[in-house]
Amino acid sequence: MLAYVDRQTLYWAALTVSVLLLSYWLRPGQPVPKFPPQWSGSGITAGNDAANAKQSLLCQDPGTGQTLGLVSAAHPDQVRQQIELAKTASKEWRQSSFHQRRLLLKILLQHIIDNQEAICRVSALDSGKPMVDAAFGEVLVTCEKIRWLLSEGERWLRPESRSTGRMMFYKKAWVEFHPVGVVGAIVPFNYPFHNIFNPLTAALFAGNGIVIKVSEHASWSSRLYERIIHAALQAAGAPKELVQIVTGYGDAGNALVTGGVDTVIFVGSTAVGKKVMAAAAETLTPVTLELGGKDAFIVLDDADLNQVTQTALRGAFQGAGQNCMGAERFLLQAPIHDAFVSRAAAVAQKLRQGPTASEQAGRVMDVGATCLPGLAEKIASLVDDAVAQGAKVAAGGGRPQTNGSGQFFPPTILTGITHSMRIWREEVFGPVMAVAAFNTDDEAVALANDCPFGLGSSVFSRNTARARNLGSRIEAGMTSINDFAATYMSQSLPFGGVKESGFGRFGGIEGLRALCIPKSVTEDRFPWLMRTDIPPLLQYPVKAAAFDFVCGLVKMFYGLTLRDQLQGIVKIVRALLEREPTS
Ligand SMILES: NC(=O)c1ccc[n+]([C@@H]2O[C@H](COP(=O)([O-])OP(=O)(O)OC[C@H]3O[C@@H](n4cnc5c(N)ncnc54)[C@H](O)[C@@H]3O)[C@@H](O)[C@H]2O)c1
Repeated sequence: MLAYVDRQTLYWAALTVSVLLLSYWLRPGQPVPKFPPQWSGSGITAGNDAANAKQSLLCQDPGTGQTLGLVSAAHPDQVRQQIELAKTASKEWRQSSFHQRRLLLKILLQHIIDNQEAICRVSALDSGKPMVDAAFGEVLVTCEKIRWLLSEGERWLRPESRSTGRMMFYKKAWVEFHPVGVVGAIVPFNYPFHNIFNPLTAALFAGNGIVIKVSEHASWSSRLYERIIHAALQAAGAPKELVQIVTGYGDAGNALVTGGVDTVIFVGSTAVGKKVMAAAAETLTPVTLELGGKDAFIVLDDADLNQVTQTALRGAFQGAGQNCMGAERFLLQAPIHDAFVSRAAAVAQKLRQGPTASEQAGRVMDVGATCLPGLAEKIASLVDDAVAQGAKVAAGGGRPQTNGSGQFFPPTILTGITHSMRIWREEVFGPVMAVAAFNTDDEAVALANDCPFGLGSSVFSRNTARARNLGSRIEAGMTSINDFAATYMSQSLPFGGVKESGFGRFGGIEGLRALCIPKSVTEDRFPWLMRTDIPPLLQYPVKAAAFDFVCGLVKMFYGLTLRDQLQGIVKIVRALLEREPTS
């Protein structure tokens, strides 16, 4: 009977909680202003604005080689003008309330949700990725970032109370987070939508303006995204000039670094990151560098292979492997190595790869094109080098393939990867799963850390404590236990790397605050009772006993024993009683 009652109680408790949760989720939200889709005609078009430009960029679909349009390539002078426009607008925006900033983000979020398909289609055309990869890597993560900013952003930007020093016990102390002014973001080609909206949403929420230099290899879509942003700014009553998108080459990126922005976020290769840092040194502009990666994906012998295999395949092949946080080194414990490889290879051989330009193909394709010209050949040379040194091809391999004029490298699995191969050290940024075997946990850690990069990492084991212990020894900015890149879906977490993967953090509380000037403030806690006055002994001209008085203060406040502290008090009293020698 008791058991029956308990079950009943549990049932009703669960039902009540479910109804409460459901009503919370379904509560009517405040309607936000909407604006119409920012493209015209039956086909979705994005950029074609180079008619009057001195220099232009030819935009092509990497899956077919088809021309998408021409966009202007900004001259450095133009970039400097754009920075000035953003600067002027940011002076107004820094005064905005959190309410207005939230409204802007809600308008953007609503538009993104309503127009997911168009956003993904344009990204698929510009970067050659399948629609599902765009939905994951472009839209889903952006929505999560906006949701986090809406729910927690204000909390982390409000003044934060801090402890006062021992001697300052009668004071209050806090940190205020003021906008830096204008953020300069330089971003790569791999996720044309998210790479714009990621720095943009945080920068605007922190009260800044932003100038974003997009990649010359994914510029076409930026024109559509720019129209969306400007329409949202207008709908939220914010100045349109607050956000400036720059299309152009490296010289435009350099002009952004040196042109007077207040901080730079650079997302791209390690080689260009070094140039950005050198250029920023000239003007002492702070930089955050989010650079390359070569993440270790460690699978221990007690891991659940049913779970791991599909996760590993997505880690290697999502976005045709063109992910900063891309699993590039798969370390398998010897007893499960062969079973994992045969399962992964069986799936990899069935993957469909091709152009994603047509609506139908975009939805069914598993792996798309490589976006960067020449990237497929570079991947082939890394694979060739590995095979020449003894690696075995378990799936894919072969030559870069062209479909029309598209650029593809087949999803590939290599086993027997060793330290001497180029593929062990160099970032592939392509659809290659490079597998190595290990015996002990210590060996796995040594292999994972034998790498110039340190961005993300994953450890899989049914024994969570074992996985956590191993994960904590990996030299990387992020570790997902029993998952891949899950840290990125928790937007409260900082994003960034160590070693050649860069420094500084973008994203999360740390990244949001990095877009601010943390200003320290103190004031008297009880101004009606106690204010700082310079004691008479220390007033200019100082008295002979001043030094003993300060020594006494040091002993009294910081002495580690009661004896020391009492001695400090005695010293203070003596100093106060000491008579000034008459001259
Ligand atoms: N850590 C991360 O968050 C992250 C995210 C995505 C990609 N990446 C990395 O990006 C790389 C691939 O992207 P890519 O090939 O577009 O990178 P890239 O370094 O070639 O280019 C990135 C951006 O820098 C600009 N640029 C080029 N020369 C410049 C200069 N001298 N001064 C200023 N800007 C300049 C480019 O025009 C582009 O917009 C990979 O290494 C990948 O790991 C890192």
